[in-house]
Amino acid sequence: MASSGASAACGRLLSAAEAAAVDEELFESFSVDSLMELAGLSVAAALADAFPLSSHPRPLVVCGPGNNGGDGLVAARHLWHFGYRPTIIYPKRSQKPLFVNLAAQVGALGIPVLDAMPPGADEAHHMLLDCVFGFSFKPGSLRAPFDAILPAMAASTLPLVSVDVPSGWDVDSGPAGGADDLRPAVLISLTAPKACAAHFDGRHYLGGRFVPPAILEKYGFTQPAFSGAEQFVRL
Ligand SMILES: NC(=O)C1=CN([C@@H]2O[C@H](COP(=O)(O)OP(=O)(O)OC[C@H]3O[C@@H](n4cnc5c(N)ncnc54)[C@H](O)[C@@H]3O)[C@@H](O)[C@H]2O)[C@H](O)CC1
Ligand SMILES: [K+]
Repeated sequence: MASSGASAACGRLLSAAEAAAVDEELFESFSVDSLMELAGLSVAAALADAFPLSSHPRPLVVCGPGNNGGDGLVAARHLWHFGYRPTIIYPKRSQKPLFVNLAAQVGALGIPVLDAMPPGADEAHHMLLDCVFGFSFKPGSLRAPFDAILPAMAASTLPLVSVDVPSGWDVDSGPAGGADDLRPAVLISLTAPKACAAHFDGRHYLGGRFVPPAILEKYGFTQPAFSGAEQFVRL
């Protein structure tokens, strides 16, 4: 099903404000650590479905300064345990204990953590995992170093997998329409697809299998049935 079907599969798409409200409500009874762990696990599992280990063992995971970046650190750790050999770019490291711990965990696995896109990145890797910005991205001028990193990602020939929101897209209205817009081949929406997913027509997954029915009901969206113990579902 193309992403035009995402709203049908999930009831509707969420605005940036609604996504933040759902998140806030989840955090009343879940810790950010536990939701990020499940979100990151679902990202790793969906990426492994889209790009099998046998053909795509080396992901380049680009992490931003917020929780979308945290999802990337968690996903990279799970991918390593699945057998992938990721490299992480994490230029703006949060000093919050959760993020310091996540960085230590990937470091302990020997996963390289870099500050910038390495030269020859396209030849040395099999796909880009975009965990730069999620639903809290504020459109307008990009602040350094992401003003250089996002155009480099847009120029990359590697297949692009975006987590929750293609970075740099307006969460509500989609891509700006310029040459630097990211054009992901795969989108892994978390909890519910955001409104900008209406502009995406690639391979779409939903992860984030942790939303209590009362929250689905309150915000008027659904999650399609997950199969067995799967952490993601194709939209
Ligand atoms: N509900 C769930 O399923 C879960 C979602 N998770 C992930 O969390 C992100 C949202 O995280 P948040 O920390 O609120 O924000 P972001 O990561 O989107 O980014 C905020 C970060 O970006 C900076 N920023 C904003 N605009 C700009 C700009 N124009 N230029 C430069 N920098 C900018 C801002 O200052 C912040 O530092 C959600 O999408 C999911 O991926 C959680 O993991 C929990 C479960
Ligand atoms: K993203």
